[in-house]
Amino acid sequence: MKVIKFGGTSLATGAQVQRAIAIVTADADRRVMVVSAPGKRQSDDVKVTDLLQQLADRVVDGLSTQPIAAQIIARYQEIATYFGLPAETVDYLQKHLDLIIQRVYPDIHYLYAALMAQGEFMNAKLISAVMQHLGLPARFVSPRDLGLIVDGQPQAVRIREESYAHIADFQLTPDEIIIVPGFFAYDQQGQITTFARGGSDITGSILARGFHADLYENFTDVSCVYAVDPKIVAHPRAINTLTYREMRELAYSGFSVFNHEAILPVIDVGIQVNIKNTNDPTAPGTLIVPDKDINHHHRITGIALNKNYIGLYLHRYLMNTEVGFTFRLLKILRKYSISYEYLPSGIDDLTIVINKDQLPGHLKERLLTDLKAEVHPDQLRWFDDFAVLMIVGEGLYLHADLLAIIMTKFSEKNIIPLMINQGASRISLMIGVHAEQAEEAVRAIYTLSEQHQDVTTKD
Ligand SMILES: Nc1ncnc2c1ncn2[C@@H]1O[C@H](COP(=O)(O)OP(=O)(O)O)[C@@H](O)[C@H]1O
Ligand SMILES: N[C@@H](CC(=O)OP(=O)(O)O)C(=O)O
Repeated sequence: MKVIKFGGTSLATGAQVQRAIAIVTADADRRVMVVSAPGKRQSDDVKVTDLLQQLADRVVDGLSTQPIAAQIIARYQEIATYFGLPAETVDYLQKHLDLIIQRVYPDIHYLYAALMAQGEFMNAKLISAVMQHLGLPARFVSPRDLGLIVDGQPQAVRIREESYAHIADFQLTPDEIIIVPGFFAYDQQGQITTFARGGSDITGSILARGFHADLYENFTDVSCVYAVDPKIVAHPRAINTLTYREMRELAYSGFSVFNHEAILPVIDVGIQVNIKNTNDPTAPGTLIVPDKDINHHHRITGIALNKNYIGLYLHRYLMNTEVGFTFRLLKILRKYSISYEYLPSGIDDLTIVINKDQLPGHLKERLLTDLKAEVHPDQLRWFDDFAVLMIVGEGLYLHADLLAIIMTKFSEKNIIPLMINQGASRISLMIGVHAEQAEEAVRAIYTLSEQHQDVTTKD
């Protein structure tokens, strides 16, 4: 059997939902359908999950929730109308959302999680109703019914190992298709909580493992994973085969097409993931696999870019000789629950690279004050325009000339490397650059990667 997940863009309108249903029913092995909340219908549209976040803001601020709640329900009504569903389906969703808004939560994080989860909950309810209306053997199944239990803070939860056995015990009746909302689960106290944004990919992966699926199909709005983000390079090379490790590095560093945490459940059991396009379902897509023969693929598999970083540069003479210096510094980050991404250091200098999502504005000043008091730096400065390029390929470590070729190109284009890290991972090379030069840098490396393919057959 196959687990099949549809992303928000694939379920944004009635016509898209119809395509998704046609894909599911075209293959009898597609028995578990994981759905996201309706996504953007066009580029300036707002995803339902983002509307729900705005709704939660209003609940927290004690403001009227009616206008945004109506906007959210209208998204479901549009799909229901497309299929000519009776009014009670959307009436039920409306009442359900009102109840969720009025409920009391243990804290603000759970409130946000419970509200943001409703995009998926209501879509799974609606799509099950649509499929039943079309005479298909579909059943809504909640993560609770499957025994999917998680630990940790909302937006950063981790699956509990016993969940896989619970899912395996779930009885799928012959021929039925179950519709499962992605993105949320329940913790041990029974509270609704969510994975990180883009987390429906994670639900799909967990279910693929729990159900011992032969394949996890992930349907989105592009026909494959490309060697670079198609917003940076028009019509880039398609990647036919990626390893788990390559996908994880690329997804973490900017390939938003698949959530980087979604690889983890399938790694241990070796289930392959097929990224495919809802609008072009016969295209083979990209296959994510445990391993590949590096002699038959491009030297550089992909180049990811993340511009969402900030660097904190710290200078102090004799820093390297002082035992426990970095420890004291990291203790301050821990105090504010900030995790850092990279920590390049020299004898008297060090830069802490932090994802901006980790650093709300009000913490910046407090961090500086604490650092000055604790480690007495000679200089302390923020770099607000820090971008990181991640160049990934299974065989990268075999090439002695890679860095030289890239740096020659950078010098021709006057692109200044701010940080280089090679060797920490055998399959990636990381280069920090100024944010305003980042896209030019990606294009330069992509052009090089196409010139220096080193392949016997293309991937
Ligand atoms: N290297 C890449 N290859 C393909 N798509 C990419 C890549 N990097 C970023 N993307 C973006 O990922 C998008 C698909 O992910 P997402 O919007 O989360 O889809 P979904 O709604 O299906 O979950 C694509 O439309 C594309 O803009
Ligand atoms: N709807 C959630 C979860 C998700 O996975 O969505 P999408 O499949 O549209 O990326 C979010 O926006 O984060």
